[in-house]
Amino acid sequence: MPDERADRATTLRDRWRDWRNGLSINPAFQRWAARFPLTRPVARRRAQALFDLTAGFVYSQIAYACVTSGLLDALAKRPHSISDLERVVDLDMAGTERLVKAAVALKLAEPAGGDVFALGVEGAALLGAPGVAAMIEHHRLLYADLADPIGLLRRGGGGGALSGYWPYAEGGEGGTSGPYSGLMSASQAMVAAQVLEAYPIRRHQRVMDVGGGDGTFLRAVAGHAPQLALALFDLPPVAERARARFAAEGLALEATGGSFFTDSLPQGADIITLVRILHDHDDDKAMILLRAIRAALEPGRTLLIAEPMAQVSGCERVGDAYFGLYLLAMGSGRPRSVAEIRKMLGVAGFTSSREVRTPLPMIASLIVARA
Ligand SMILES: CC(C)=CCC/C(C)=C/CC/C(C)=C/C=C/C(C)=C/C=C/C=C(C)/C=C/C=C(C)/C=C/C=C(C)/C=C/CC(C)(C)O
Ligand SMILES: C[S@@+](CC[C@H](N)C(=O)[O-])C[C@H]1O[C@@H](n2cnc3c(N)ncnc32)[C@H](O)[C@@H]1O
Repeated sequence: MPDERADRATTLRDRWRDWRNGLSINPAFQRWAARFPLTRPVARRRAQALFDLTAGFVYSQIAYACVTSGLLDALAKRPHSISDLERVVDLDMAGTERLVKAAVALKLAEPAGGDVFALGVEGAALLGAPGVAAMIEHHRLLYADLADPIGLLRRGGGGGALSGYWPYAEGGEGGTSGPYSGLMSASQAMVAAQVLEAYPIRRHQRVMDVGGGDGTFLRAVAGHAPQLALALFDLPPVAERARARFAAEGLALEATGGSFFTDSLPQGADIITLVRILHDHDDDKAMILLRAIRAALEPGRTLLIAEPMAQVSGCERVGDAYFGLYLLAMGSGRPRSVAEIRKMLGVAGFTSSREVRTPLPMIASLIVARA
């Protein structure tokens, strides 16, 4: 009986999709819907959405130009005239005007009377969201790799500019960790805010952040729950950077250098955090990592996974579109759904797991598991 109902639902869904697509693909219907008053708003919305999909790269490059030329930083200080802005962005008047008009169209800037321009609402949000400007800057590597998306998909990813930026992604543990650690640190505040608002980390005694980078997440934890003992595990040069940074600031940190694929993780934490780590790795390696964490936790202790996940309602583009292609270009990993990660946790020996809702799942979703 349930099978029959499922079949009927599938048939109805198929018929609805065929009908909807049959209309959408028909130029005569498109023209009619744009004229007819009741369908006009839908037609305009759909046309604009499709235009944005078509033009997304252009918008991103305008944002890139606004960030890297210093335009947004200058407007954040005060409104400027075009002739002031020529000096800031180092372009002639025609180039400056064209850039400023594009920025206005995207609400990164806005007119403030005469030839004076101020920061726009999107420009303010961009500057207020930590690390977004740095993300925009490093996208030049991603876009270089995505110049031939089919070629990238065909060769299985990696081997380009982005994989050089993330040397661990293709098996290397050498390479330069400074630039990626800086980017991760710059964008960490948004992620830490999701974790600390959603999960009461105060109830723990000792937290170990695995793949903790230069310790920016742990500094946020320390600000939120100063009584917690802090430990960090990362590749040796990265762990060393965290150790030096905490020592310089007089903060206590037990930093261990090693690889979570080949070394066992230090014991003793009652919560291990894995922030923007699991999605970096292909399934076989992700399972090795989860098993290593399970081995480092006593029964009943906690693992907290925080990263942008796939198939999150309202954020589907962030998961399978953005991070799907980003991680392909990087050369390893994939975004996973909550259900997929929970299944992997069960296989790795965790006794239970649950999703914890965060304020902005496009930045990070959260899964809490018990060893
Ligand atoms: C009264 C009136 C009229 C107005 C009042 C004003 C008002 C209410 C304004 C609203 C202001 C507001 C609350 C704005 C909020 C804006 C926010 C929260 C914006 C957040 C934006 C976040 C963005 C764009 C995040 C982008 C993140 C990216 C691109 C992350 C990339 C991450 C990567 C590449 C990670 C790599 C790590 C790896 C390798 C995958 O492990
Ligand atoms: C995407 S970054 C995330 C850093 C930090 N958790 C954050 O959210 O800002 C991934 C981190 O994993 C570390 N990592 C990569 N491979 C590793 C390995 N085999 N063993 C230990 N750490 C590793 C990197 O050095 C880097 O700090």
